[in-house]
Amino acid sequence: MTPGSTGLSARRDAAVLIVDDAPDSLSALRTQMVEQGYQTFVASSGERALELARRVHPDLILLDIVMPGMDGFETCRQLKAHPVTQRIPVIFMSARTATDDVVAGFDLGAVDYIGKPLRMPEVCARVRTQLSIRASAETQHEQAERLRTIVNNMAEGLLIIEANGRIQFTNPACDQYLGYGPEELAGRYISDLLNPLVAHEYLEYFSRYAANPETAHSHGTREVIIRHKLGKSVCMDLTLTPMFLRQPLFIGLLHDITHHKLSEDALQRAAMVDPLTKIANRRHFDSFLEKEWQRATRTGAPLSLVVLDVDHFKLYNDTLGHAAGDVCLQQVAQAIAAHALRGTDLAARYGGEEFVLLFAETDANAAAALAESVRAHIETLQLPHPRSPTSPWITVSIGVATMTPRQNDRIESLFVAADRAMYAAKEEGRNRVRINAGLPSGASGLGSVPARD
Ligand SMILES: Nc1nc2c(ncn2[C@@H]2O[C@H](COP(=O)(O)OP(=O)(O)OP(=O)(O)O)[C@@H](O)[C@H]2O)c(=O)[nH]1
Repeated sequence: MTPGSTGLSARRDAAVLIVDDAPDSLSALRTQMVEQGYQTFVASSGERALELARRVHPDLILLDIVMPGMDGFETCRQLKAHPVTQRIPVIFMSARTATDDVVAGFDLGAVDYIGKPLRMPEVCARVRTQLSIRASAETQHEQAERLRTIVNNMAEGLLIIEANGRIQFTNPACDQYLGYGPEELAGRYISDLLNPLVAHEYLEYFSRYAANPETAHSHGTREVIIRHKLGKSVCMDLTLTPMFLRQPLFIGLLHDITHHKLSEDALQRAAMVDPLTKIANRRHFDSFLEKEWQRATRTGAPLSLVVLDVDHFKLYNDTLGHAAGDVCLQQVAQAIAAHALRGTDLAARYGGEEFVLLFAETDANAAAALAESVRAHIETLQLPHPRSPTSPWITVSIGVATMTPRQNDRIESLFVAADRAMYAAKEEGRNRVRINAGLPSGASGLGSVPARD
C-alpha cells in the first residue's frame, strides 16, 4: 500500500518529529519520511523534542527511548502532561524490546512500539497507519468540538429527554432561561418544570414513541409555561423531536417568548383601557357585559347596569377649561371604579362624561344601594363646580336597570332602560339615582338598600 493509494494522500503534508540521539539513525529516518512526502522535524534530545513539539505541533512523533539526559519515556510523560502536545501520537523506537519495556511504553500513552534495528518499510507502514488513525480522530474531534460550540452558544435552549421524562442534558441557554446552574437540570424530570397535565401529555407521547419508534413524528411546537427555578413562570415555545440513539430520546428546543408575550399582554391591556381615566373602555365593557349576559341567561341570576353622567359638565369645561375637565373626569372615574369590587363587577368610561358600572348577580335593590353610594361618594369629593345651577360641587345623575335575561332578550334593552332612568334623574333635578322599573323581568323601584352578599 503506497501513501497515495489511501486516504492518506490528504495527509502527505503531515508533520513528523523524529527524536533520536544517534545521527545515523536520525538521518536515515529523516530521508525515509521526506520520501514519503511528510514535513520532517528532527531533535537529538528529549528537551529539544519537547520544545519543538510545543512550537510546531507535529502530527506524529517517532521517539527513541535510550538517550543521554532526558530519555524517551520521560519525554513522552512530559508530552502527555502538556495540553498542547498530549494528543500527538508517539511511536517509540528502541533496541529494548523486552516485554516490560514495551508495556511501559504503551502505559505512557504511546500508540506503537518499533524494535531496533529499524526495518524502514515497516516504520513507514506504521507511521502511515498512525497518521491515518490520527487524521480520522482529529476529524471526529473537530466535529465534536464544532457541535459542542454550536450547542453551547445557540440562543435556543436545548434539552435531551429520555422516554421516562428524565432530562439527560441541557445546554447553557436552557439553564439560563430556567435559572439553573450547569448540570443542575440533568437528572431531573420534565414534571419538575411543566404543569402536571402538560407533563402527562408529553409522557404519553414519549411512551407511544418508545413502544413504536418507527411511527415517530415530531410533536411540533407549542407554547408552554415552564417553572423557573425561582418559582416564577416563563412562557416558552417548545419543539420536541424524537430520535433514536441506542435508546429513544427526545430533543427539546426552547424558545423564550416571555418578552413577546409581555408586549402582547401590554397591547391587549392597552386595548381594554381608557387612556384618560385608566379604567376599562367601552370595548372592554361591551365584551365583558356580553359574557356576563350569557352567564346570567344560563344561571337565571339578576344583572344590574348603572349608567352615570356628570351633571352640567359642558359648563364645567367652559368655566374651568378642558384640562380641568380632564382631571375632574379622572377623579370621578376613580370614585366609580372603587365600587366595582367583585370579579364580576366592572366600571368603564363609556364615552365623553358618561360612565357605566355592571354588577352581575346583583338585584335591583342592591344595585340601587350601590348606585346611591357612588353618587354620595362623588358628591363628597367636593370638586368645586362654580357655575352649576344645581350644586356647588361636581355631581352625577345615575340610572339603574336590572334584568334577569332570558333566551330572546337583548342587551340593548338593558341599556335603554338604564339610560331612561338616568335621563329621568336629570329631569328630576340631577344628583340623584333613578331605577327603571319598566323592564320585563326583575326591575324594581328604589326601596330599602340591602347589602350585597
Ligand atoms: N374635559 C373633557 N370634556 C369632555 C370629555 N368628553 C366629553 N366632554 C365634554 O362633556 C360635555 C358634555 O356636555 P353635555 O352632554 O351637553 O351635558 P352636560 O353639560 O354634562 O349637562 P347635563 O348632562 O345635562 O347635566 C361636553 O362639553 C363635552 O365636550 C373629555 O374627555 N374631557
